[in-house]
Order: sequence, then structure tokens, then C-alpha cells
Amino acid sequence: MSDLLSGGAEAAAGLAVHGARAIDEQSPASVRRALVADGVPGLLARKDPTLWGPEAEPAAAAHLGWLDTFHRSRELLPQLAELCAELGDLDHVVLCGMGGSSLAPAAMAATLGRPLTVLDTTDPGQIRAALGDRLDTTVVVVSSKSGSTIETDAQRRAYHRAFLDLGRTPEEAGRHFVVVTDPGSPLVETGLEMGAFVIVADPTVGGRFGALTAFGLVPAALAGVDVAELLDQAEEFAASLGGEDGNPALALGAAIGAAATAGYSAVALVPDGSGLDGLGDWAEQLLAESLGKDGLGLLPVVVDSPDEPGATGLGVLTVAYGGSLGAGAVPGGGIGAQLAVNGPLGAQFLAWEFATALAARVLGVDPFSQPDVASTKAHTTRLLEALPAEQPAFTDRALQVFPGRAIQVVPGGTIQDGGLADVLRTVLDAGDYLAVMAYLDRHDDAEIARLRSILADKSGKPVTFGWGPRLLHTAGQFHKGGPPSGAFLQLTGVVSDDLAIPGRPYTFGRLQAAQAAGDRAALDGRPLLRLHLTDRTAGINQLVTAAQAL
Ligand SMILES: O=P(O)(O)OC[C@H]1O[C@](O)(CO)[C@@H](O)[C@@H]1O
Repeated sequence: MSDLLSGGAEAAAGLAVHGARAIDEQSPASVRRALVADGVPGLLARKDPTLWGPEAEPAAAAHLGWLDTFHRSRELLPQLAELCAELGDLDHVVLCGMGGSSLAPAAMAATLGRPLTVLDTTDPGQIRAALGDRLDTTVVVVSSKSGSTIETDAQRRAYHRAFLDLGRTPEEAGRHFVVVTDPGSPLVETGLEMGAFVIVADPTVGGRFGALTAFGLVPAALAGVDVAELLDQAEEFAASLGGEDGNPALALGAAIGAAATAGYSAVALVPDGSGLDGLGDWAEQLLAESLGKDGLGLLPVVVDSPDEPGATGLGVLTVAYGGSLGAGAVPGGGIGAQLAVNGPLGAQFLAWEFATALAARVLGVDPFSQPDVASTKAHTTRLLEALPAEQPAFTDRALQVFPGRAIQVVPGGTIQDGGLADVLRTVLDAGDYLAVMAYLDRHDDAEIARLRSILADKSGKPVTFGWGPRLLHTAGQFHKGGPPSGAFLQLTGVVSDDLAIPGRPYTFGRLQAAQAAGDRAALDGRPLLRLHLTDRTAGINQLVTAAQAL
């Protein structure tokens, strides 16, 4: 019998977690038993804000609404039906939103096969391409809980100008926008001034826990997802949350907490091939921002398919996820997973949220804060004013090499004039994991994402890949707040056709460059290497070839 099957199963409302017991047994003392002995599942289900200590209590008291937001979200359904009818002629749905304001609806649309264009970038080429795509039939959902996220604001400005340039009057342009934000955020007023449809979200739910609030449901419904079904799935599952047995979310949370205490350093999120596309990206933010702080947490590694390198490894908790298992189906889809989480998407959201909150309790961290995200934002704001010119240490054809301060002090790893392979080897050797952070166009430069699996294969270490600046709202918190064991490979690229941001003194290209530089400043002191692609296509080829030759 596989470990997964021998690890036991726990199921409720069509969602099953396999293998959790075996992970719990690896911990010095059973995490699950301790959670149950302290009555934590019941307390959490009843929204007890004291579970993460006195410092976390005020934020927790304000942010536990996700436990039953599926009830309140039903009030949105008539409004959503009206909106879909009213905007029926606008069938190209673009979602501008970062992190918790886009990852859940992206997962819903991908899983349920509905088209949704998610724009969570500042890359000028990618934005320009989006602006040129079916504009006359586009509805733009501008989603931001705070209403002040710089990327989302810039995208809103660019789209508004594009509609005016198309010949729409300001009033007609407003009809192309749906704003989702918290009550009282500056975006409420901006949206109303623009003549947009403004939908205020449940303020008792924090960003990354907001899958089943307006942030998840509005764009998904516009894209054609049956969101009422997701709420039904969550509601049915919620009945299991407070229990001591038959509680898959408890099993998952205890297993993640046990893994962290048993010496695991990473959690690989692996689709088992049965659907639920995009859930890994969503769970990455949930785990990274909720647990990756105070030097603790597990590195989430998003893997695209079960056979990719990095899905398993030493110190890696491999979690397979997928839709509900049919009769006789093998959990984990046949990969070497230690945990398998199978069930409908609405239940998955709630299960992972509950499990993450439990794991935070085990680690002793506040699940509702993201204390290290602010540092990059502050550096970016400063650097937008004046971006210092930097000199490469050396240039290798289409790649300029900029080693950070810490990379040169790695024993035996000093970079001198030399080949790209040496450079890659140096940065790979410099940490227990490598984060590849690409401030590039995720469509035109998509090939670069192959680096993750190539470098994972060559090094045997956990390697993550993120598109900047999106990653600043997902794994970025872990990079800066988690264990200081990472090495960082930042990729930036030449901008051949920059794009203005209406009403701002900087362009998208400058914003993108300032965000990359801001994150370098926030990561200063950690091993970081930047490669700048002076020709994007040639640079990507060069890099992929060098990585393959390692
Ligand atoms: O919804 P907002 O306020 O635009 O924030 C977007 C994202 O930025 C963060 O606040 C920080 O990364 C995330 O937690 C959040 O999901």
C-alpha cells in the first residue's frame, strides 16, 4: 500500500484529504491531537480571534469573516445576475487585480473552462497587447481591497484612456468598468466618478481569504462561472469545520503544521490532472503570505504537472490536489505525493483557508498579516522618483549580469568574467532554494518559465518561478519574511515600446523597473543576482540553453 493510502483518509461534503495521519506521525508530538485537545477546530469555526496570540488578536477579530462569507455572498447573486444581463454585449472580461484580488477568480475560470483575461502585470508589452484585444467588447473588472494598489491603479488609468481613444464618451467609457473594493476605500469614489458599476466587498475578510467574496465572485460570474454552485459547495463543507473527526480541513492543517515542525522546508502544490487548474497559484499566496513570516513557514512550490522536476524532493511535502475522486480512483493521481486533497472547488477554498489558519496557530504566527510586503512597496515608491543607473559586472551576449552584494561572499562562488553557466551555478549554490523572479511578459516571454523545471532538475533543490510584479503579492512575503535560506535570480528585460500611465509622471516600463529594483533593495543582504535581457528572445534562449547545459 502506498504511503498516501496508508496515511488514512478524512472526508466531508465530497472533499477528501488522504495521507495526513502519516505526516502527523512524523512530527515530534501529534499536532492534530494537540489542536483537538485545545479545542482549536471548534474555536476557529466559531471565529475565536485569540487563537494566534494577543498581538494578532485585533487583526484576527476583524478578519475572520471568511468562515461564513458564503452566506453573505448570496446577497450578491441577484446583483450579479443583473450585471451579467446589463453587460451582456461585453463578453471579453479583463480582471485587473493583484494577489488576493485575482488569483481565486483565475482559478475558478480556469477550472470551469470560462475565458477570463487576468492582468496582474506592469510589463508594457503585455499591457499594450491586452489594451489592443477586443476593446469594444471588453468589460474591465478593477479589483482592489485597499483601493490603492499601484499596479491596479495604473491598469485602470490605461484602460480608461484606451476607451476614450476608441471614441467612447466618458460616460460610455464608465460602462466598461466594474469596480470591486472595500467600503470606504478611495476606489469607491474613483469608480463612482468614472461612472463604473461599484460593488463593495465583505470588509470582514482579508484579501487572500476572499475567494468567496465579491473579489472572487464578480469577475467569475461575468466570465460565466456558476458562482452559486461554489457557494453551495463551501456551505456544505463548512459543517465539518468544527468537528474532531471527519474534518478534512483539520487533517490538512495539522499535516501542514506537522510538516513544518518535522523539518520540511517546502510544500509542492501539484495538480493531479483531474482539474482545478490555478488552485496551486491561489494556494501559493495563501500559504506564503499567511505562514512565511518571523523566519518561519514552508516555501510553496507551484508545479504545473505531476511529472515535473521539483514535485517531490528531500524536505518537500508533496501535496497533490484535484477534483472529487470517482469510484476506484487512486488519490494523488499516481505521483509520489504524501498528501492528496480532492474535492469541489468551493470546498477546496474553505478547506485550504481553514487549514492555513490552523497551521499558523501551530507555527505561532499571525495568518492575517503580511509584514514584509510593505518594504518592497516603500523602496519602489522611493525608486520611482529616481532610479539609479547600474553598471553590469559583465555582459554575455544578450545578458547583462548584475550580482547583488551577497552573491560575491558565497564561499567559492565569486563571480568573475566568465560564462553564464558559472553564474547560474553560483546562484543555485547560494541558497537552500532558488526563486526565479521574471519581470517580463508572461505571454511573449513565456518560454522563460521553463527555467524552473530545468534548474530544479539540475540542482535537486526546490526552485520556484514567479512573474514580477505579481510575485510580490504571492511568494514575496515568504522570500523576505520566511527562513533566510533562499537565493534569488531576478530577470529584467529591455523595453522597446514603453507605455505611458495617464495622470502619472512615470511609464509602465519605469514602474516595472522600479518594482524590480525595489524588491532587490528589500532583499539586500540575501544572495541575489539580476540578469538583464538586452534582447528578450535571444536572452531567453541563451539562458535556457545555459541552464540545460549545467
Ligand atoms: O486587493 P489589494 O488591496 O489591491 O491588494 C492586493 C494584494 O496585495 C497584498 O496586500 C500584498 O501583497 C495582498 O495581500 C493582496 O492580496
